[in-house]
Amino acid sequence: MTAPSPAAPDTPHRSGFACFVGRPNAGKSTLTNALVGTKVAITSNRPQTTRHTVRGIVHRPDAQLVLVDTPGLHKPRTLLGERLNDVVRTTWAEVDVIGFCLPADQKLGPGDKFIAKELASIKRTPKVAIVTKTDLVDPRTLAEQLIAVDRLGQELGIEWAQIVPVSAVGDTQLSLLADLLVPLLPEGPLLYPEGDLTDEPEQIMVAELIREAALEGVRDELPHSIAVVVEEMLPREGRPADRPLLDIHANIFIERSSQKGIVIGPKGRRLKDVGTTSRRHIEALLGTPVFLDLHVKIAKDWQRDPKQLRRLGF
Ligand SMILES: Nc1nc2c(ncn2[C@@H]2O[C@H](COP(=O)(O)OP(=O)(O)OP(=O)(O)O)[C@@H](O)[C@H]2O)c(=O)[nH]1
Repeated sequence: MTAPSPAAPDTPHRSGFACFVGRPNAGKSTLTNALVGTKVAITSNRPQTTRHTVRGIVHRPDAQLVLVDTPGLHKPRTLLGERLNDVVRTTWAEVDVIGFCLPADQKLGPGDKFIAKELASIKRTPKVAIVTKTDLVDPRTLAEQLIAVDRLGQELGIEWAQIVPVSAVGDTQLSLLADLLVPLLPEGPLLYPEGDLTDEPEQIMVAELIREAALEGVRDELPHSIAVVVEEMLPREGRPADRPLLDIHANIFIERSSQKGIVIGPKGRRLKDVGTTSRRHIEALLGTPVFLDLHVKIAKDWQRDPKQLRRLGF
């Protein structure tokens, strides 16, 4: 967690945007959450779960750092894949600093190089190489990884503003990372009111929590075929002020009728579990009791259909 250090009186206030990039599972969402100190982005051990640009805001006396969490850049196979890559590139060109996340426990591979090459073409934005998950390796492996990252930069002509090892899970070097990112931001006033953690619309965050729960346990059966849309979020009428209830109606979209059974499970048990799990997370996020009404619907081949994609919020 970022320990707020008192700002020296003559230090100018800085504010700006940073985004973490890296291949799927590199630890971008977890790092965002750890820096901000609350669960704003969606983590899971499945790759490519972060579809929306989720911002977390680090408030410090000397700076405001707005973290933009992008989807992973990958070789596009569908229209959705192309759109996701466009989102990533647009974000890179707009932010003040890019944090390139490389997990310490995996040798640099083609996935990292693919992204690094793209990064090299964005000249203007400063880039910090962040070696993540350092709790998973011994010091020697970590040292080798830091050297490999340095070399990768030299090979591709990327000048790292910094190379910094961190562990989001172990809370190691997180405040140092913030200390290194802040000087790369322009001088400027607060961009968001103090106390704001994210400007992601609540409905999208709720939809992501449901999607995360719906993906859990269906490991290989439904990799990227689930989308969730929150149709309605309304306080239940006639409730006493001290016992509010929020009604949430959401649809889980799948691509084929054969996937319905997987999501719903025998006698509806799986869907019920998905409801219970996501309701708990939503209640924690919004701080209010929730009644969650979930339906499973088929939106045929939604990943390939521009009209469906728009309807599903892409
Ligand atoms: N041990 C350890 N595990 C971590 C750390 N950071 C992330 N992880 C784990 O790595 C996995 C992927 O982390 P995410 O934060 O979801 O990765 P991501 O880069 O956002 O992934 P996408 O959304 O797929 O792009 C999760 O299972 C995390 O719990 C860390 O510092 N230490």
